[in-house]
Amino acid sequence: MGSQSLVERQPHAVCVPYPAQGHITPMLRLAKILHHKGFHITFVNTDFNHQRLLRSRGPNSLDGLPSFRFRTISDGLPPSDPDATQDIPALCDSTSKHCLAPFRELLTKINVDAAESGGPPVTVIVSDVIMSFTLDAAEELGVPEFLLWTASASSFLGYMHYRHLIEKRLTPFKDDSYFTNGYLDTIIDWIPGMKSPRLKDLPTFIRTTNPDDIMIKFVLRETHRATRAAGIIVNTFHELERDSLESLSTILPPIYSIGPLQFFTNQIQESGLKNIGSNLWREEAECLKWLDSKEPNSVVYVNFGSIVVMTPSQLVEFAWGLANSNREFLWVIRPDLVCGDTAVLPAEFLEVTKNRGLMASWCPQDQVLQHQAVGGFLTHNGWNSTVESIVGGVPMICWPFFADQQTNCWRCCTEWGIGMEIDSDVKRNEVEKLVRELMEGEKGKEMKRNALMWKQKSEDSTTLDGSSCLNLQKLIEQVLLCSEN
Ligand SMILES: O=c1ccn([C@@H]2O[C@H](COP(=O)(O)OP(=O)(O)O[C@H]3O[C@H](CO)[C@@H](O)[C@H](O)[C@H]3O)[C@@H](O)[C@H]2O)c(=O)[nH]1
Repeated sequence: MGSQSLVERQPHAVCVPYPAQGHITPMLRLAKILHHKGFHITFVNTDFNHQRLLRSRGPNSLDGLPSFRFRTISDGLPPSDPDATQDIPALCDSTSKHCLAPFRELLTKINVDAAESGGPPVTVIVSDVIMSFTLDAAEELGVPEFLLWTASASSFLGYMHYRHLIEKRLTPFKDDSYFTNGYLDTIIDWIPGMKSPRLKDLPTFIRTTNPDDIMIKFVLRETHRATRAAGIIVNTFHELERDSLESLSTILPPIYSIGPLQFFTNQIQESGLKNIGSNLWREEAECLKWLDSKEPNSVVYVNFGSIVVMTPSQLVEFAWGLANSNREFLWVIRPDLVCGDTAVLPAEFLEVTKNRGLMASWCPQDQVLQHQAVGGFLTHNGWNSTVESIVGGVPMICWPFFADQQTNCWRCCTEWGIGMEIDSDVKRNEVEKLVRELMEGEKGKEMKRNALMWKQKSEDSTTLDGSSCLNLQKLIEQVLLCSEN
């Protein structure tokens, strides 16, 4: 990927991620790619996350480069635990109600500063799909807006059909019995681009009895507004989600599948850019050294991303399942992973596993999943984790928690052949059985072969004539074309 200035007047992209880890990371990757292609970048975090990034990465870590700057806006929420994930429904509600005004002010300030200093004014906004208030500001300013969808194309399709699920009275549920009476097994065979998922395989916010549910309303609003964008960028690749992407392209503005984004970002060698990171917790790089001492494909890696919370008893079931599997494991336990308490693991578990288990609170996951010692991944199927696992060629045990994770799990298990689902009511015997199957069983071997096949396809998509590389080229041309009008 050659760095070059593409137009005489430098294009200036203002990038606005949704303020959660799984959204900031892919937006930062996209921003780096755009910068490498010649764009001036302003990256907009919330004040809350800006402070967290400074704490986890050091006080100078967000100084950026002259042409890659960080700015902040308020998320509109009252103060909360400065080191824990914010409440997602509250954040969705607040960003959609309170972020437009400060964002407008910020854009004005950026353009005034640019006029005074001779820098480039804003030419395009690149925002998360679920920060759709930015569309109003882009339209007022007269610049195009592109939206980044950070989850799978399949889950986007599921969300786009919430409207039809409501019209068909499949949601909201009539009463609480619908959560357990088999209703969630209802087959949905009318969504083009999805091979007959069950209701339980669709993004989970439909699981409510409340017709005024914040998340349902939020999804309806954001998916409807997405149709106003100049284009939609998705962190997936055509070969992986062809059917869903084709279906989405009939109901949305032009779609650009340019994933896995990290392939492009990893090729960028400029040290100034490489040093800009997005982790909200401090990475424990020692994990990689520990993995260096292990045999290829010998370690089970366990990580549930940045939002999942579990009960103390679920934590204990996972712990004993891992211990009883007799396998070596790297287990990342976020400080806020266990609800209502700090994680307490039984002393006996720690004793039994002290020579074969490493625990950390956050790790450089992208690198962990590419490490040859990692043979399997116990995951919640957040989309970044799923894609990073595909890029690493690592098969998965899937414990989806909420949102799009159930849809990603369904695809991993039923279509791509790289996952086995574990019951949400997790029990130690099942963890043990599935870990053994993953690491030494016939099914595990077949999944590993499939994972390597998808790894290869993901790499192919980013080579010069690969689908994602071509789409990226098209996107850059279209962004620049729009920006010049
Ligand atoms: O110890 C860790 C744990 C995580 N990560 C990174 O953090 C990101 C986590 O993202 P993801 O796997 O997608 O999980 P969540 O944080 O749960 O992401 C949210 O955002 C995703 C993208 O929209 C959705 O798919 C998820 O359902 C939603 O929960 C990934 O890039 C990981 O590499 C680390 O670097 N180190």
